[in-house]
Amino acid sequence: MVLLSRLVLRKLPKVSRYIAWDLELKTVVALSWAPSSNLSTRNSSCALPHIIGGSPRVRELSGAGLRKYSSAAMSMAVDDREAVKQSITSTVVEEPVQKESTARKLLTLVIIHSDGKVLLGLKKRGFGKGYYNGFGGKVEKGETIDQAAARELQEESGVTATDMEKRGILTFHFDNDPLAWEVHVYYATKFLGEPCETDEMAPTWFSVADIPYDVMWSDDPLWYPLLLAGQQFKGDFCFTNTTTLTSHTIEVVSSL
Ligand SMILES: Nc1[nH]c(=O)nc2c1ncn2[C@H]1C[C@H](O)[C@@H](COP(=O)(O)OP(=O)(O)OP(=O)(O)O)O1
Repeated sequence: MVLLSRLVLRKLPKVSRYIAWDLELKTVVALSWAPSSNLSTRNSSCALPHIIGGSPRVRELSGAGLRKYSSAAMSMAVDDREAVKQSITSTVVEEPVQKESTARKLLTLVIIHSDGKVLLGLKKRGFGKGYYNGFGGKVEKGETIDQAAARELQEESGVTATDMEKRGILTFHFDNDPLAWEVHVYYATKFLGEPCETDEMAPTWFSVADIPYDVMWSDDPLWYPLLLAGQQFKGDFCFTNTTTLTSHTIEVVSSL
């Protein structure tokens, strides 16, 4: 059984059929995927299911509303092979949300916006090499997401933000990684220290009109304008060949 923040999912013995207890909608949902959507393949986290049973509210779901089921099914196919042997008749129990971290990776991203300019770093090595991006990385064991954001910013740029606040949560699905990446996006306007080049990043200031979207992740033009306009947002992005954006959803939210 896989537990995401709002979803408990159990695979039926029959291939490509799942039963979910949706903690958000508080109802049971029965799902199936089209024969071509093989959930054991790398790219399948973006395949949307068909609702084959559930309340009227569930039957109205489409697009982003269905994507959470795809992600959960993909996570289960990889992480919880034993569960697929169990039958639907087992009791589904709500478990603590902390279990979510086993189904996805947690990362941070900090963007500093000061005096009409945005501080971005050219990634010199590792994932996203050659792209300009905010500063961030993986949340380490024993630290909170806020602490990880502050640490990564300091390590990669040499500065400490003093008014950092979370503005977005982005979920990325890469075809070469069975786990979704949950990236917590922070925004700051004040900081201590001077940006300096590190082994990993070369910081540069860009005016908002000159943000170099052509050498950035292709999801960035879709949400940077929301960030810079002071909005909070959630997004979901699917990539193939690591960097080609194939589908996405994004929404402005009132709280994260
Ligand atoms: N599609 C995407 N768009 C974007 O704007 N930022 C992305 C992104 N996919 C990943 N990121 C960010 C999240 C995170 O800040 C960074 C990736 O983190 P890293 O792999 O550099 O992590 P670490 O610094 O922990 O790595 P190591 O130093 O190799 O341990 O790229």
